[in-house]
Amino acid sequence: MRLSDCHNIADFRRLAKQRLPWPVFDYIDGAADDELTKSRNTTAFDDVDLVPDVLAGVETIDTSLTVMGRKSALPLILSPTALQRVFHWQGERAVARAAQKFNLWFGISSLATVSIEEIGAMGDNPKMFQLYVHKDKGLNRSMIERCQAAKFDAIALTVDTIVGGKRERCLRSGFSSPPRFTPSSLLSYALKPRWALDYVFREKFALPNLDTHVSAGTGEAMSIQRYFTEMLDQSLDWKMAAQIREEWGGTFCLKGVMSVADARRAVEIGADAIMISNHGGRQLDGSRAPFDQVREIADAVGGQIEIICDGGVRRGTHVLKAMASGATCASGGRLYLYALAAAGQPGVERAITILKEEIERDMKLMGVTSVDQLTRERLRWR
Ligand SMILES: Cc1cc2nc3c(=O)[nH]c(=O)nc-3n(C[C@H](O)[C@H](O)[C@H](O)COP(=O)(O)O)c2cc1C
Repeated sequence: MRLSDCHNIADFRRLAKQRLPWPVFDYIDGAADDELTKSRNTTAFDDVDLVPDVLAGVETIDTSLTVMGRKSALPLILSPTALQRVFHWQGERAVARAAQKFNLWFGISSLATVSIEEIGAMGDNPKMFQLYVHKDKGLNRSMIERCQAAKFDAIALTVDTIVGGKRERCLRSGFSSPPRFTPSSLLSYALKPRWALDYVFREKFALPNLDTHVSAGTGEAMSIQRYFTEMLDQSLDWKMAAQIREEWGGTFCLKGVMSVADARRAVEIGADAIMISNHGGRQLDGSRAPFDQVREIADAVGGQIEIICDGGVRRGTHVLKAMASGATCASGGRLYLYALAAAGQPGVERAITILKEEIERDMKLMGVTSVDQLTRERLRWR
């Protein structure tokens, strides 16, 4: 299978599986416990049907919109994800360049393998920094100050990762960062020589110490396992979220809100946006799908805050369904991560092109010429 054989996100997943050592693939693809939530995040879209209008004159359509004060060419955000240079040596640079090319929001993780400053200096497409809250307040402050200096457009505070989820595939396949060399993991790397050679010769084994942000702030090398168990601040509450918003002073998004009550609180503390998200099913298994929660949250706070439906998106129709339900736009991680892992920047660009073409084609087939015409009258729940 090659890049030219990829015609949808599921194809990129297959190619990534073919090219990655299994511990690395399982880190991307895996989720918490029985992975029920991960699978529901996508199948939730199947419970709703689109009702098209015809004869609508769709020769020219406009897929663009304004999200969190910045223009985006598509109603799709590239959600922040950790450790991208482990998946492909081009890592965040490839995803950021692709986002720049298509003029999309790019989210960089607290656990990125490229610096805030480097991403900040790349292009003028909108960029958000995803913040985890650490016990070390100095580290939080330094990340916020670096984002201010690098002129990031928004901070997304992740609130669903108060403890790490139990990702059983990772426990079984032994994913760790930096990699631990066991007979089984060595075999998995040896069986994927292209990945292994890139990792050894291009990365020189040097990357995954969280050295870009976390260790730069603490002066201490850190494994991802230790990071989740020792560094995150479990006392994080609404008061602290409000303080972080104040400290940042710019566009502020809460990532991981799932309930109406929390969406209302997000409005109260002055957040500009929420990402309805369960972290791609990687945290609380059994959590509802983001798409299932869009309607009630939009009914409660729509118009007061922007609502991003994050997770499970694999098709253009998923984006349209999320928007017609009441979301401002959609976002996702694996939709570009499989492509990054499979083929670097050309992979990410092809994945975005496929989703862009699906969104455009499906809007035309729905008889809508702009995204604000996507309303609930266009949907029927089964
Ligand atoms: C491999 C991987 C790493 C992730 N790392 C982070 C992270 O560092 N911070 C964060 O807030 N979310 C992280 N996420 C969650 C994504 O931002 C997003 O919420 C999730 O991918 C949405 O689900 P989807 O993959 O089905 O689109 C990660 C997701 C994946 C798959």
